Amino acid sequence: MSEYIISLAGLTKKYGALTAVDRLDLSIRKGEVFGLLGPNGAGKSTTILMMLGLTEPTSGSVQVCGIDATMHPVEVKRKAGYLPDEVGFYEHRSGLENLLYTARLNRIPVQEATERAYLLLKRVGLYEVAHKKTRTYSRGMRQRLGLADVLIKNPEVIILDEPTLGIDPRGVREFLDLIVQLSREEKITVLLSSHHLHQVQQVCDRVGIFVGGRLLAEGDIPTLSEKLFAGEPYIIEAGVQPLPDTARLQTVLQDIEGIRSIQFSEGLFRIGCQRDLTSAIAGAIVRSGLALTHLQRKTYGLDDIYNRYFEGGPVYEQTA
Ligand SMILES: Nc1ncnc2c1ncn2[C@@H]1O[C@H](COP(=O)(O)OP(=O)(O)OP(=O)(O)O)[C@@H](O)[C@H]1O
Repeated sequence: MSEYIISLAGLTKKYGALTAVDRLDLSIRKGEVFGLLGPNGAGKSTTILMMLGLTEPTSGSVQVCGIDATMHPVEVKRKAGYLPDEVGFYEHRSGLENLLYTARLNRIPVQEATERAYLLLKRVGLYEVAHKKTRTYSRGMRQRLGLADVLIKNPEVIILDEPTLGIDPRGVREFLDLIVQLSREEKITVLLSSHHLHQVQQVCDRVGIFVGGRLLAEGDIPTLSEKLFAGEPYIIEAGVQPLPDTARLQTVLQDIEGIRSIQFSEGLFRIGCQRDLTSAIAGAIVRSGLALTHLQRKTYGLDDIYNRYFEGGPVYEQTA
């Protein structure tokens, strides 16, 4: 099998005149935690449904674990676990009973299923409530049980669609940590769809940015940042007193080569540079008789990448 566990080629889905997914090419490596990041309506869920063989592509191909998901959805479902944003359980049954039920559907022998169910309940922190009915579980507990439910059949890939919606911040952190731990320890490939960039940034090895049915960029965060901010990879934040206007600061900094933009917001100047000009900027400001009250070099994060793609324009105003 190729090093890729998920391969999408020219994948397209149209609903009438609407193209929900547009000629998507994407490959995900075994063991990777991949984040599919995009706003509502970007086409993430439609892509996931096609990966699971739950909806047919209009054109293109989708392979999961070397299996054509459109032609062989049942085989794919054996190898790929899917956690939707809202998991349904038998409410009058306990967490353990729900897991055992799923195990039975997947033809796992009772003894093996019971051992694995207890192990997984421990892993997801639900061992103490294993015998409580799931209708008493909180939203965070349900998502963790959902994860155990997906894992009971020993999948090679797990696909999580907005799994942290409605969970409190601490629960989110725990849930994400758990995903990373499981992926590392059990060598499971994880595809996480989300519109929460901070969450994606915390846990994913690589990210694909999805907008309007198209994958606009993919890579790890430094690669994306380099691609996107190649001309202006550094931002120096400076606090200056007494506060000059932007034109005055431009004059102060005019002899420094490599400054691409200057923007003022929330009491600070943000100076976009081709290279690290922190000391040159500090020197010029002080020599001009102004006082420097704050100086910090900022590196781009996923927020900046996300904003730039979603806003469709530069994050910082160009002066040139
Ligand atoms: N069954 C359907 N029939 C018609 N249009 C659909 C159908 N399913 C999705 N769409 C449309 O396709 C586009 C992509 O939707 P999709 O649910 O894949 O996006 P998403 O990125 O997962 O967003 P969300 O997080 O809101 O689910 C949207 O414009 C949506 O309205």
